[in-house]
Amino acid sequence: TGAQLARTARMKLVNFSLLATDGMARRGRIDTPRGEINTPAFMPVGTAGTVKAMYPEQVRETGADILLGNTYHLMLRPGAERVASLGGLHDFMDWQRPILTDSGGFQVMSLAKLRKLTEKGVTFKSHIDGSSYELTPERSIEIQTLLDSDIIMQLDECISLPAERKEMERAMELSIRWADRSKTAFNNQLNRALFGIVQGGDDAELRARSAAGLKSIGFDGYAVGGLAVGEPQEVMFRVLSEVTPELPQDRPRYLMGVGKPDDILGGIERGIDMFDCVHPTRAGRHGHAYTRFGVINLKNARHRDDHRPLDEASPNPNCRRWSRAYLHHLVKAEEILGAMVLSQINLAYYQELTSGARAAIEAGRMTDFAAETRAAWAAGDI
Ligand SMILES: CNc1nc2cc3nc[nH]c(=O)c3cc2[nH]1
Repeated sequence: TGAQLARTARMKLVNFSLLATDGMARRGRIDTPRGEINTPAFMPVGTAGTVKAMYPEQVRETGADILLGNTYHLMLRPGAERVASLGGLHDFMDWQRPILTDSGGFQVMSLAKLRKLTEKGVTFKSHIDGSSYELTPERSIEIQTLLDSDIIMQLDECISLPAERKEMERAMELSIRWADRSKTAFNNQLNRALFGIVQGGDDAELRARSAAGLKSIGFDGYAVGGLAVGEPQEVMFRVLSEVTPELPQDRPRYLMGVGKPDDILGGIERGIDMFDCVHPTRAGRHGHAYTRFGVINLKNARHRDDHRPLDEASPNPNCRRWSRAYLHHLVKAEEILGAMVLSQINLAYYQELTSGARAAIEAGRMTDFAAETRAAWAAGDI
């Protein structure tokens, strides 16, 4: 089997191939034991072992190669050991393609109660039932391995922006020490990948030190963390332009928590390969539909008598099947079907955007693709 071959040949079963570039934009592919991931890739978020309001096969039908699971939520409920005893996260939720799990640190800082961060790790109380937990680099690697995740993340400390330079430096240096402990705990597993996470706030020198520190430890991929934490888009783009050139060309780059369609297009133009964000599914549950022409707020009464479909030229049948009036009705009535349909429509649009970018990079026409995409968003008429 592949695993036997890997053991004898000590061959890593997760590999990134850079297939084409166009400026800083990259078209690649990550091969994993559970299938390939075409990049640039958007990863739907399946926080607690489900992409909300979607069957797993529907998520696949939107074009997703990989989805994201949250360690924080799954360790609290149902518990990592319980998921492992039930065969791992893929069998638990019946998604047999790649899964990336985050390390839990970001959610601890944003969701948990009574958090205490030390050199060792972070202790906290569950936001669900108040029970106590400790998350260390070692325990996070153990949890993500118990979940049988295909791509796992180091434990890091992400601070929000703006921040004092001293604070950005402290968190960045702690994250490098935790990166080293994560790598040791990972113990060179061949059947999954371990990504490091670059920190350093909006300071170019700190970002460069973080990238250099992670490169010297050596990872299967490099995430850019510490962004999409309240900074303006131009700050995020400046940091990306400064830090992606510092990262290895032959490894995937993953921008965590990003974003809206224009954030993703700008991230691809600045050398990012992977994205994840709750936005398309969360916005769908709140009545916002993403289309080629931008976002439509279907709560708005102006749609009440509009018999037009959302987008009659869309490749997605759900954009052609119902009137805007009907979608408006579902949203106003808070019908479950509204959340289902808009989640599917938004995820499908995010996949149209990333698959369009992949084709454009292959054809050397990324500049045109970006211009055409932005022009359609600006044209508006929605
Ligand atoms: C929604 N924005 C956002 N989600 C994030 C998740 C993260 N996880 C680990 N480390 C991060 O720096 C990090 C940053 C993030 N920004």
